[in-house]
Amino acid sequence: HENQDDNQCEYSPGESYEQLPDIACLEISSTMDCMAQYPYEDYTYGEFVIMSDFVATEETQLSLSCGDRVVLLCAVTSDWWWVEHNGNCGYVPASHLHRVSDEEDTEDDDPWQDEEYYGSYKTLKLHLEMLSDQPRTQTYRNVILQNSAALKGKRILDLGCGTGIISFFCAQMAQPEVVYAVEASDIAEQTSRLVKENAFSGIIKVIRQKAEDLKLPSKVDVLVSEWMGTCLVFEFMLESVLQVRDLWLEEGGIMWPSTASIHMVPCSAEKEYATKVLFWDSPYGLDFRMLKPMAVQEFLSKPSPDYVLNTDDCLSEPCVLMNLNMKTLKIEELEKMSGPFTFHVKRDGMFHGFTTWFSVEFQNIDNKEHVELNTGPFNPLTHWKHTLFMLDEPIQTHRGDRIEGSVIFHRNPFWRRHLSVTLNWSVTEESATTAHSVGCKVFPIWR
Ligand SMILES: N=C(N)NC/C=C/[C@H]1O[C@@H](n2cnc3c(N)ncnc32)[C@H](O)[C@@H]1O
Repeated sequence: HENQDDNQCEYSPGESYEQLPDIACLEISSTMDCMAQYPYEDYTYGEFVIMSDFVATEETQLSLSCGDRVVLLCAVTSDWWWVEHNGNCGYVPASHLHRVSDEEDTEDDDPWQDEEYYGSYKTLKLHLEMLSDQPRTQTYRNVILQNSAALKGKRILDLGCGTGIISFFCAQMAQPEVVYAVEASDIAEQTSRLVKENAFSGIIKVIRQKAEDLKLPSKVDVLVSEWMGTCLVFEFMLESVLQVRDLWLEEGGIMWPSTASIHMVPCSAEKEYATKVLFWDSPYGLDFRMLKPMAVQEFLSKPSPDYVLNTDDCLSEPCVLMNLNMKTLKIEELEKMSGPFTFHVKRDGMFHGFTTWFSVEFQNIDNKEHVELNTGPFNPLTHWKHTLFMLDEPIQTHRGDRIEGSVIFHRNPFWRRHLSVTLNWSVTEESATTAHSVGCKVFPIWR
């Protein structure tokens, strides 16, 4: 959806709307001849759910809200489908529709994908990755250590405790009154055994439950959690943390992390672009250039979440796109978050894209020095690595150029753990007044 001439992205379906037949006269009962007339090859007709609001612009279209369920009557074209909702029929964009599978309540129409999500945390794989991440785990350990005196007699809630490592740090290095170790996945069974094995049953209470459904005997003084994902917010476990904050954290209670920031820098990514796109120029001396647009579509439409940015590839100093305060942030603010940026290119180089990472800070209870975990390229590498957003076409930039624009995080209105990242950018030479290249690209993470 990259438009060189302006920096607005617009979606234009393949077939234009005016070619569509007006089948409003069609009674629902005579759908059969519709299917005969417009047999859409591989779609069995059935119930669909709307994944994002659609506002009709023609009288034969149907305005629908996210979450509405409709019956597909006729897949007239691959872009526009004729559906029925509460007795009304009309066209909606096929891209807004998601099939509801036959057996009720399977995970593929659960917006939170809980079955798949909590299923991924019941084995040790992800817990091993997180525990093996020294910078991550050591930071939480240092926070507990540096605040151990202030934690004496406190009530602590460890949200999404996994194997319980943070709860163990609290019980081992401080004397809290109680630590509630909340974990919804099956790993909680092992966590309970670990607590007994390490003789902390008097302090750590493992609660196998989704934090949203938590019932505690009282509010807590400290809410600690390790909830950060790709681009900080992916998985949106943060929503659970904020819900529990609003329900169970004392006024004046401590949030760890206390603040979170998203950072970004424009960068070169020669090797990445060469191996995925330029490769098709002449593999084994053959001309495969016609495949390059497919390669761009297949390899560059989504960001690379496991990229390791070399600081030499930074084209400018990084910037902070967004700062989130965990005490004041509201859940509804997660729907759309944006940040402007202006980068001053410090050396000639190819501008292939942007790399992002996050940092979190942990306030000191006695207002001494806070502790920071920064997952960026100037700090020790963590399991989150960095996230690379590649432009379809790299841009030659020179020292003194300005790269300006904005990043917008749109939370997916249907798949609640997912988001899309819209990048708008322009490149202006030092002496020029108008930009010599302007672009816009939308990246799904991951749906
Ligand atoms: N992505 C990073 N960094 N950490 C993910 C960490 C996720 C861990 O927290 C648990 N978890 C996530 N959300 C909840 C919740 N609402 N209630 C209870 N447990 C939860 C998961 O089952 C994993 O064990």
